[in-house]
Parts: sequence; structure tokens; C-alpha cells
Amino acid sequence: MNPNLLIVDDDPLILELITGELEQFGYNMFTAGSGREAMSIFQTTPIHLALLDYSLPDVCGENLFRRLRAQKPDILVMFLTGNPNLETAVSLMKSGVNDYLTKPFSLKQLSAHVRAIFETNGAAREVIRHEYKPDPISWFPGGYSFGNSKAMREVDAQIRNLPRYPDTTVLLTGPTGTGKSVVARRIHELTWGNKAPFVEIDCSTIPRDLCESELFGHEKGSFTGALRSKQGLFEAAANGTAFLDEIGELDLSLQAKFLRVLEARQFKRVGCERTIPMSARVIAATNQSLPGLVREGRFREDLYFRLNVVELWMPPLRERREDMLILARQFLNYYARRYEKELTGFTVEAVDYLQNCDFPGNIRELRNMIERAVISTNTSLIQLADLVSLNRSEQRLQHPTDAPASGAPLTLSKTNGQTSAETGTLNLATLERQKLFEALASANGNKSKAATMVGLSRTAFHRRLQKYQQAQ
Ligand SMILES: Nc1ncnc2c1ncn2[C@@H]1O[C@H](COP(=O)(O)OP(=O)(O)OP(=O)(O)O)[C@@H](O)[C@H]1O
Repeated sequence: MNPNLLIVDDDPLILELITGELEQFGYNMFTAGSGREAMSIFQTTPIHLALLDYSLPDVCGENLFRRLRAQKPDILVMFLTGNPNLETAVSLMKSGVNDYLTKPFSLKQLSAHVRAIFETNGAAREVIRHEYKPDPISWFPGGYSFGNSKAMREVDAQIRNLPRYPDTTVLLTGPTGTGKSVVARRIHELTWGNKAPFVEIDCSTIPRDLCESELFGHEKGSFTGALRSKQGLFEAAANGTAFLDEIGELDLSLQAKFLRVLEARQFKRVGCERTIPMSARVIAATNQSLPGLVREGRFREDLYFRLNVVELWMPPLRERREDMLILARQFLNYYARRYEKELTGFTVEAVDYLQNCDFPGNIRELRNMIERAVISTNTSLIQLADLVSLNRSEQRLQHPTDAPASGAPLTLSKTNGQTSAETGTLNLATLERQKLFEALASANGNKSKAATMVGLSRTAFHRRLQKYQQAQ
């Protein structure tokens, strides 16, 4: 199920252009020319993201937004506005709008924003991941790298060995955003190329009562709502790869059934007695500790052992700092091409910053940071100021009318409408100093806590703090 997007605008041309642009990315597009039309679509279709024009013929966009949120608190909302005045901007951000884009904007900017909303919003991201869509980031021309750290070289060596054992189950473990899904796809590519399907399911997002049918499929009429027969994960994966993400979330009763499938290499659709052979390789991933879940009685020990034939551990990025720049460079090349920017690299300060960041969101966070920097930069080198950004809503509350059309987090130099490197650095220093001291104050003087709050290692935090304390 790809995400459903609703655009509400009274200009049919805008509706058509936006629909054409976003459909290319696999979103299901719904359009409405008025608030009333929007509400009637909304009543019948699960909408994940609404793109709202601020001025509609029959209702103020803000009222429509409140009605949507009242009915579906987790709906994502982005406004497409003319230049908002300060009050409007403040009110939008305060009321929890996810993003807004100031007209005129380019379609590229719009799609970048939509992707960013889904990337940064956990719940909605899961919707995308529920079914497999090739992720273009995995297709760097000339191949892509996992990095050059010892840990990742070992992972790479093991992955290269796996095509010889296409039935072997693989367990991928490691914190969120470390690249487990990327590795799963890489194993599939090396084993089957595009000759067999790769099918993905996220066990944490499928409602419990639908999970069995998602895994094993069902026959028409086997339960209320089963209007058609449906293949499940194992059948759809055929002789390719069945990837079960967040396996730790699988319901205990289904764990037993799943174990039997792994042992017998066959299964039955719900409501059907026919046995279907299971030919796919199973890859499971989790960012939880399965032994821990076993101890708590939330995960079957026998299933854990059955899955754990080959375990690949993806360490957090802060434990493999030598990979950071390789990955950052890779993302820079990718996004520079994608956004058609002439970029040659990073400044020394930017490199220093990247190497000192802790990246609690791991590669996902690094990737987002570089994408935003590429969008916002005006120079051929990514500057420190392009990487360090204020919290987006804070920025907009302070300088709403200065928000660039791209809506990318502002660099301070741009916030003030100045682009000189010197001025940028000066402003950045003030901003950084303020952020460090604020974090320190909120952490009651605890430097480790404050460092985590601003995304730096304790040493980097301490070093920077000293610099500002000496300058006082
Ligand atoms: N080696 C890599 N090269 C390029 N992009 C990568 C690489 N590793 C990870 N990424 C990118 O980082 C992001 C997070 O990766 P991925 O979804 O594979 O992490 P994960 O460990 O499965 O996370 P989660 O536990 O939250 O599901 C994705 O956008 C992915 O494309």
C-alpha cells in the first residue's frame, strides 16, 4: 500500500501538475477543488498526507486543517501558501502543521518536501515500507558502499558469500537507520539480481488480525472482509526474498506458525487446505535485542535460533566514524546530481562537524542532513552552516517570511538574507554558542546530556564549549 495523498486547491492546473509530478513517485493521488470535496474524499479514503492551499473558495485552509486533524490526529499536513504573514506562520506551526511551502515553488521542491515529510515522520514512513518499492538511493551509478570500517568490511564479506546458500535464513540486527533494509536488498541483488521478487513486510505496522493473511495469504471468504483471494508474503516472494522487518514485533501466536513454515518450508493460505512450498530466502531484521525479548517471554527462543543462522550486526554510525565521510560523500554526489547542483565537496569545518556528530538516527539522519544541505547551499562546497540548522519550526517562527521557497532548513547566513561566508561564520558562531549554552542549561549542566541534545559527542561538545568560554 503506497501512501495516499490528497491535494486541495481550487486551481485545476495546480492539481494536475502536482498530481503528475507526485504520481511518478508511486503516491496515490486524490484531488479536491474545495473544502467540501476534500471532506467527502477524506471520509471514504485513508489519507496519509494532505497538501492544502491556504485560501479555498468555501473554507479557510486552517479550518479545514483543524477538521482533518480532529478526525485523524496522525494525518500529515503541508500547506501550500502565498507568502504568509508572521501571525499566520506562527499559528500554523503552533497548531502542528508538518510543513509549508511558499508559492511559487518548483515541482522538484514540492516532491523533495513530500519525501522529507515521509522520511522524518516515523509512522508515515512505515506506510511506504509496508510494500517493497526499490529505493533509488540504493542504485548509485557504479555501485554504492557500506563504508570501509572493519565491521562493514566483515558484513560485506559475509553478504558476498550468501548467494551460494540461497535458502539460508539471515537475521539483521542493529539500531534504527543503520542500513538493515539496504543490506537485505543487497543480499537479494547479489543472489538473484532482478530475476526474482523481493517482497518486504513490516511486522510493526500490520494490524494483528491482518498479519496472518499478510504472511500466508488467504482464500476468498475465509474471514469477514476477505472479498478476494490474496497471496501473502511467502507466496509473493516465490523463489526470491521474503524480508520481514521489525521481526521482534511479530505476535507470539504467529511466531509459532512462522517457525513451522521455516522448518517445513511449506505453508497454507488462511482458509485453504492446500499446501504451498516455500521457496524464498527469509531475511528478518530487528532493532531490538531478540535475546532480551526471549528473556521477557515476548519472543520464542526456538524461532530466534532458527532465524539466527547467519546474523549480521549493523553497528551504529558513531562506532564506525571512518564510514561517515564515505557515506556523506556518496550522498553528496547522489543529491547533487538529483538536484542538479555543481557541488565538489565539503569545507574543512563541515568535515569536522560531520566527523564529530553522533547521528543517533544513524545513516538515515546523515542522509537527510546531506540532502537538506545540498538543497539549501549556494556554494560549490557544503559549508558548516548548511549542515547545522536550527529546529525548523523555531526558524520559521523567528523568520517566517524569509523561509526559502525550497523550505529547506535555513542556514543562518540565508536567514538573514546574507550569503557572505564571513558573515555566515560569524552568525553561525553566535548561533552555535547559543545552542550549546541553552542545551547545557536544559541539561542542568550535565555535559554528556547536553552533547546528546545537540547531536555532538561529549568531546566535541566540550571542545566547542571551551572555545566559546575562552572567547568571553
Ligand atoms: N550503505 C548505504 N548506502 C546508501 N544509503 C544507505 C546505506 N545504508 C543506509 N542507507 C540509507 O539510510 C536510510 C536508513 O536505512 P535502512 O532503512 O536500511 O535502515 P534500517 O536499519 O533498516 O532502519 P530501521 O531499523 O529504522 O528500519 C535509508 O534511507 C537508506 O537508503
